[in-house]
Amino acid sequence: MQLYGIELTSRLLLGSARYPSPAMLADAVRASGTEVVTVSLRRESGGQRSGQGFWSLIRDLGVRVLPNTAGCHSAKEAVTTARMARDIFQTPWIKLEVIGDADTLQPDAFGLVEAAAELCADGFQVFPYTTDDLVVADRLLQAGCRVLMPWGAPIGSGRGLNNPFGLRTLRAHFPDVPLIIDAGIGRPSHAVEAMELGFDGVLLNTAVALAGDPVAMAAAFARAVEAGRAGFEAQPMAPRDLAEPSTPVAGKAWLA
Ligand SMILES: CC(=O)[C@@H](O)[C@H](O)COP(=O)(O)O
Repeated sequence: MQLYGIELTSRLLLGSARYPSPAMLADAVRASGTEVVTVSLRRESGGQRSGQGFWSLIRDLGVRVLPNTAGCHSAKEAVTTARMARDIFQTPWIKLEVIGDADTLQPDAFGLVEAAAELCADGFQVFPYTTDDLVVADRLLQAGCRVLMPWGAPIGSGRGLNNPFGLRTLRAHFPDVPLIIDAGIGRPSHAVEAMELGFDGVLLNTAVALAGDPVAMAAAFARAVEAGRAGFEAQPMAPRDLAEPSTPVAGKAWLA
């Protein structure tokens, strides 16, 4: 898939938070085959020593960094954080999060569109973390976003796809826009479902970081994303309400 002109082989994007150890994070990233890892600026700048060590670890993995504005609750805060991220990580990419509700971490659609418009005008390549709302998606595209990241479910919930109908509708409305499911994925089967719906990729963090065996889970997600995509491309049959025999029933068996 192509994101802002960058060709990626893997359709799995991985978060870098909540792993039991930095070594486990590194092993999970390798096992996932991902080429894009999202990094929170707050974490990176949280403490000089941990920040430096963390940054070298990510750099040594040879992946593309997608800085994010996690923890921002207003457009202003997100824009400021994005500009700091661009200076630190030297990339125009930004995963834009503007949180509107503390319980669900639901994006603030108004603040998101406002921040996206300002950042796109400033030359950023914005990956907005949004809901499955069609109108908000359209506004984000008008603001200059060329990739959308609708949620599957609230961040860290592991619930999977809360609203498959809304996501299917979004996919149908924007067939040519790269759409990445971001957040709420809990199991490999959720990733398969997202990919079978025709989404271009999946971004997840908690499901791998909090798994009993994060490295094995990262590998499982890699296979799930590939299987889901292969299933989508192979054009699944339409479901039916009634049974249809899969073996021919014309004529009767001849019994002596
Ligand atoms: C790391 C990151 O960016 C998360 O905020 C992202 O949205 C993934 O969410 P999950 O942890 O639910 O996979």
